[in-house]
Amino acid sequence: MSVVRSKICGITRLEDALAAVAAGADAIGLVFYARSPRAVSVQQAQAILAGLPPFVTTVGLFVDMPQHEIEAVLAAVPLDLLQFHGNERAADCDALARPYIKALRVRAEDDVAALVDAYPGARAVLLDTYVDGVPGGTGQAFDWALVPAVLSKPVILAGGLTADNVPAAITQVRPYAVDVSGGVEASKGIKDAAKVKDFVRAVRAVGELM
Ligand SMILES: O=C(O)c1ccccc1N[C@@H]1O[C@H](COP(=O)(O)O)[C@@H](O)[C@H]1O
Repeated sequence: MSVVRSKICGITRLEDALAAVAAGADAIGLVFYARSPRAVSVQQAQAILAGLPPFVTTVGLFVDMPQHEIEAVLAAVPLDLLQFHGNERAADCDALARPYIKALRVRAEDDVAALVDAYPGARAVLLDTYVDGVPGGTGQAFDWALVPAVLSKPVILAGGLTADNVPAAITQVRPYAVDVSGGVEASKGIKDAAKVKDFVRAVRAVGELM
């Protein structure tokens, strides 16, 4: 048996966060990227965190946000982990002196191992789909065969995952965790509690077989 963790990203409402927790998710993600349809304000984020039970990891997603703006968010919202989803270099990520995940968008021509090695300070890397001009949340899967079997950081697999395809994704990639946003939504920014439940259940079920 192998435990694969789940993160439900793009939460905008406390009720969706609680549905994710009830389903057994390990982490929730809040998007601090104004151009995303899942963006939350500081006030929304505070309300969500205030209503959460303990032992749920809260992750803040940022896309090329200046350091002082991230610091302002962190002063108001006690996030556990940062997720850098833009073109941040390692020095930019390290400058916050907080635990972080670096998202990397995978293309066939990339040396994925070298991309991962460029972020020695990251707690994990999140591998997502490359779509030109879109930093993430595309709802599209990538070719999981592009993920090397051995990488220097724990892998969080993302990109177009759903309850239907996540068993195959986990079986092929054997990630530390999986991350989903669009695949468990009723509409942009609004989660479907049944889809969230099915997703987490599917992740657990395949983990029990490994
Ligand atoms: O969700 C967004 O709108 C978003 C915007 C900018 C960067 C990343 C974003 N989301 C992250 O993208 C991946 C995959 O999402 P999906 O499951 O394919 O919809 C995931 O980590 C989201 O958190």
